[in-house]
Amino acid sequence: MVKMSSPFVLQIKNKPCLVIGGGTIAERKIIHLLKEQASVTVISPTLTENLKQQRNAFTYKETDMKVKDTDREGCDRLDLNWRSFFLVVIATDSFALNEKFATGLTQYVSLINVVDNQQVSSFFFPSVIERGKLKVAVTTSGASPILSKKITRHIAKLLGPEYGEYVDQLAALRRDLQKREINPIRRKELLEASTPFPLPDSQERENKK
Ligand SMILES: C[C@@]1(CC(=O)O)c2cc3[nH]c(cc4nc(cc5[nH]c(cc(n2)[C@H]1CCC(=O)O)[C@@](C)(CC(=O)O)[C@@H]5CCC(=O)O)C(CC(=O)O)=C4CCC(=O)O)c(CCC(=O)O)c3CC(=O)O
Ligand SMILES: NC(=O)C1=CN([C@@H]2O[C@H](COP(=O)(O)OP(=O)(O)OC[C@H]3O[C@@H](n4cnc5c(N)ncnc54)[C@H](O)[C@@H]3O)[C@@H](O)[C@H]2O)C=CC1
Repeated sequence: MVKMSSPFVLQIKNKPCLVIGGGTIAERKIIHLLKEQASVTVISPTLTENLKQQRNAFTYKETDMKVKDTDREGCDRLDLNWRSFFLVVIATDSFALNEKFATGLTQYVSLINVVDNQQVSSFFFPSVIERGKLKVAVTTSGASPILSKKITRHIAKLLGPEYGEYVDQLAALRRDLQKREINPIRRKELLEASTPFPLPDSQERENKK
């Protein structure tokens, strides 16, 4: 079955996010969620060294998750309410367990990422580069994460650190024009003219290559 996928930009700041598993792959997803200032809960009997060092940045339930834990809404043993989570990442090293957790939790949470099972996932993590508010995210809809990674690394070379500040300046200009009640067509013209791309700096860097 071919699954369709659509890219969206989620605002997860302060949103409760659950990660099941504390290994290498869970770590990558947890770091991404923490960077976006999500409120992260991790259920896992173990954590990577790196996660142990960041232990204060998330709520940690130091235990293994059981299949029966997903049976009821309020999970007494873990003192968690599945419905309260905005998204869940399932990242243990057992394919069978991951799938069972996903099946159990899907009635409570819509956004579920299962790191080893695209069929039961409702969202994927793209490969991302960031320059302040500017983010470039690449996905191959699950076909080739390595290609996604190579493409973002390539795009990263075209977008220097100056883009972070540039985007902030553009946001300020846009807010200013919106306040001034200029007609929308004129506003668009002004913004087009005030948004050069690529910036001279990055062009110079390209020319030197
Ligand atoms: C579907 C998806 C679901 C999801 O994880 O959200 C998924 C699934 C799987 N990945 C697997 C393997 C690898 N994944 C990576 C790397 C990344 N994987 C990421 C995302 C995604 N991976 C989503 C689709 C993204 C897209 O559409 O392109 C990135 C982009 C983002 C991130 O992880 O944050 C991140 C790069 C981050 C960066 O830019 O640095 C590497 C390479 C490496 O680690 O360097 C390998 C080894 C090579 C290989 O096997 O391809 C396996 C097999 C597991 C096994 O067999 O054991 C599955 C399972 C399956 O395919 O079903
Ligand atoms: N989506 C992706 O980007 C990628 C996914 N994978 C897949 O990710 C999976 C995990 O890989 P790693 O993180 O390297 O494994 P790992 O062995 O480093 O980590 C597994 C973690 O799950 C925890 N765990 C085990 N049973 C648990 C339970 N019942 N409840 C809660 N936590 C439990 C372990 O304590 C450990 O912290 C593998 O199945 C692999 O196929 C691998 C590469 C990339």
